[in-house]
Amino acid sequence: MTISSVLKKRVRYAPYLERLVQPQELVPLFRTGQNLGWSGFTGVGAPKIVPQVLADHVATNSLQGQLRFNLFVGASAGPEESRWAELDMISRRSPHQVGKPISRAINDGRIQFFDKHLSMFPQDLTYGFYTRERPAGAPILDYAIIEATAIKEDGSIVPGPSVGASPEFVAVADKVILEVNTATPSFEGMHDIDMPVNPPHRPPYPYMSVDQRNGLDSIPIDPAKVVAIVESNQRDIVPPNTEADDASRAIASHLIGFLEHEVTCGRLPANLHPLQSGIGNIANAVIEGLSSASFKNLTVWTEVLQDSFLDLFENGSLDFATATSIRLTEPGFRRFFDNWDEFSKKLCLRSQVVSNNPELIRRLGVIAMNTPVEVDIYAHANSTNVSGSRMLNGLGGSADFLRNAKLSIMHTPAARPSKTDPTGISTIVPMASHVDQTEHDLDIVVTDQGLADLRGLSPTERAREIINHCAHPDYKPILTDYLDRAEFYARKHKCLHEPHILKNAHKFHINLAEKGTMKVDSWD
Ligand SMILES: CC(=O)SCCNC(=O)CCNC(=O)[C@H](O)C(C)(C)COP(=O)(O)OP(=O)(O)OC[C@H]1O[C@@H](n2cnc3c(N)ncnc32)[C@H](O)[C@@H]1OP(=O)(O)O
Repeated sequence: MTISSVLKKRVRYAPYLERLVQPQELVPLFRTGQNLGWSGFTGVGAPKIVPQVLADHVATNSLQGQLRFNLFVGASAGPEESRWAELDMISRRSPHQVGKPISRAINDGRIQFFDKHLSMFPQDLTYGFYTRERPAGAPILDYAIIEATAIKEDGSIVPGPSVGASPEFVAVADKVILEVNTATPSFEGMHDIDMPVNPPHRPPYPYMSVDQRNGLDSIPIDPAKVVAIVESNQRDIVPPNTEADDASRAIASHLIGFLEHEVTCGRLPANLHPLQSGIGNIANAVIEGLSSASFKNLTVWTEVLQDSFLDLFENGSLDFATATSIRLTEPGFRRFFDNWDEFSKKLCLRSQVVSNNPELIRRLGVIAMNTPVEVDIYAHANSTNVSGSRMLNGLGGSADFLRNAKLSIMHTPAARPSKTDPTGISTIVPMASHVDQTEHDLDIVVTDQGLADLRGLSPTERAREIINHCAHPDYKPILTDYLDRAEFYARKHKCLHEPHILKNAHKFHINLAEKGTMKVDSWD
């Protein structure tokens, strides 16, 4: 087989080149029921060629439902996993996914999905927690399919724009298939990778600042595990970000005002603390807002970097950023590669067990900002399940950060658009229909209406603060009415700490399901 000159240059461990195959040759290796680990995190750095060839094989031979895998990815993969979901090729999936076809398959009951903190998922996999039905000594993963952008002289793997759970997958896979991506530049030098060490001998991660490096610049592997390499000529495809709208700009403005106030009061330094920001248009707008605020020498300790961070790099307000994935749109990646020398000095990609590590998040005093589905009046938040049942993407790293950050912030519009109610669906509800972040975790809730500072407040004080500052004006009287009634009831029953009337607590959700609006007109 002819080997392209660029591939020869990228693969510096010659024996792998002898294992170069056409991806179609790999199809017979795959059998239904196998456990697979894919590289990738938030849609970048995932394998593309081998998954596509397998999907084509299933589609061409009408094997839908007959070749199904337990699929593990650090977070979400690219469009290939949606195609696998459409072709009924996934029987079990964890810990985070994005895409309508895959969430539809989960909610139709075709995929058994389990949702786990991203900091914990890779280690629990290595403990054998997810393969308990296998005989002792059997491999945890049958295959890891890992995208690389270069291979070093010792056969170790240089990942691309994400590290995710690849170190753990490589460590516990029986066999590894490498996709060497020659369409994207090599990311060599950008990673700082910690390999898994399980208790009781796990040493502490030593990081005391966002730019500290103590790991490896590639993923070590026993070359004997590598059964094949294929060349990949496909770049990551990240859909364009939604433009910031008035609501997200208002949220950003409330939040920036709050951070400035904290600096004035001496509870934050002038350059804040390392920032974590989730994904989505609100997160993007907040970061965009920061780029026009007066903060300088900012740092970032997060899991995903989006396009908006490039502005912060460019205008000089961001000194250093670390994450496990850099998820850029096509123009974002172009901008990034065009300024490689400048940006790459200010960036480091780590394993997800490190980027999302609770101990480090707490040690560094991270400021965490994520978007929920809904928040209740006592500050329990739902990040995952619409009306308590319909899975969206999964918890991701939201709770890794929100439980451990110095400042735990949830930002959301006060109401989300709905076809059946002109105001939309209230994101502030009496009782969350599913809880991912608890009242013990959140410090700040901010919507386009305003900001609720919950630090040191009792539940009933929190409820007034959230309703008064965050609820949409159309929902404020209804929420206040609920709280007044709950307090009246609780006073009588001597349970005034966190008053609820259980028969009414989910009335917003029930009303939405039955009448298409959360505007409850009667509590009876
Ligand atoms: C990899 C990482 O972990 S990144 C770090 C942070 N990670 C996380 O926070 C993970 C969990 N969070 C998330 O997945 C997102 O932030 C979300 C989905 C909660 C919110 O993101 P947004 O962009 O604001 O979501 P959006 O407004 O598009 O809502 C998503 C869907 O839920 C529906 N929805 C959201 N809230 C509600 C609600 N309260 N009631 C009914 N439907 C709702 C929306 O209508 C939309 O439906 P659709 O899929 O049919 O279009």
